[in-house]
Amino acid sequence: MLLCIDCGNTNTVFSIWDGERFLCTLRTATEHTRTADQYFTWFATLIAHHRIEARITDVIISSTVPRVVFNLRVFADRYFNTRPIVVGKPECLLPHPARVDAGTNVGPDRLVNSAGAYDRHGGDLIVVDFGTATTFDVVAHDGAYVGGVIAPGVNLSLEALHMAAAALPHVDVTKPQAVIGTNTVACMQSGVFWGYVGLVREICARIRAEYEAPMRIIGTGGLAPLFATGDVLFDTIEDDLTMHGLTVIHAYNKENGAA
Ligand SMILES: Nc1ncnc2c1ncn2[C@@H]1O[C@H](COP(=O)(O)OP(=O)(O)OP(=O)(O)O)[C@@H](O)[C@H]1O
Ligand SMILES: CC(C)(CO)[C@@H](O)C(=O)NCCC(=O)O
Ligand SMILES: [K+]
Repeated sequence: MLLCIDCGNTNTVFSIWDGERFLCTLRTATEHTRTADQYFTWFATLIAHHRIEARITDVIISSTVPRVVFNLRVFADRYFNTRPIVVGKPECLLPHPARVDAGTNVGPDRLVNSAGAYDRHGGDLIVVDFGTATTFDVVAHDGAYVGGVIAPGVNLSLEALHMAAAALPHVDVTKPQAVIGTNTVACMQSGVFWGYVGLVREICARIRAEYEAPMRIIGTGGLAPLFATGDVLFDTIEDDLTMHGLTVIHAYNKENGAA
């Protein structure tokens, strides 16, 4: 079984792939001080709770936070006796290498999303991922990541308002009843929700205008379904796109002898 680890700036997600389906998905806050032993204690407890018989033979990691990779490597080695594949490292092959400016280190999550989306949908795609940042990944006809857009994340924007303005509370994102807010929280929710609807529409429209072929838009990340209700037009929403991309990259490395 393959353990897929997607480490973002806010959350780290573990998912077990048995070759046909994901047996479970576990989420924890990203914390670079967490040790291999701490990961295992947490992992083993939840696996037992869900009554899953996990026989992990392989591990693949995508991490947007370089500092956590060391302890995750130790975790894979110590508890599963395996050397993990780490996306973005030279020894990890990509089915379709990125075409970007020399010296650019594309976020591994974006490479993984691109691989996962291409595997399911073919090329000419925009992948919109609502994580810590809201990212737009352009996947070319041949499956290569060829660029995109990075915007501040939804929760980050709300947090920034709260941090910078003494009278603004911490609020969670939700779809407001109306555009005109009649209290502080409603005003903030409206600004962020409709602001993001506009941001996503505008950026996708401009990418489409700049690109040479018709494109489909795939939404992913925890907040994609919420924005789909604000008439942002995704062709599809897939909450497991990053995890799927990890299985695709793992299989490619196995087939090509790199793992
Ligand atoms: N099913 C859900 N419904 C509503 N909100 C959700 C759901 N799943 C996740 N979220 C919230 O959506 C936000 C985005 O989640 P997501 O996992 O896509 O990114 P993240 O973990 O915040 O960012 P990163 O991957 O960069 O660490 C998070 O704040 C999370 O709490
Ligand atoms: C943009 C984030 C933070 C989104 O998770 C991540 O993909 C990242 O750190 N990227 C590095 C820069 C880039 O992708 O061009
Ligand atoms: K993510």
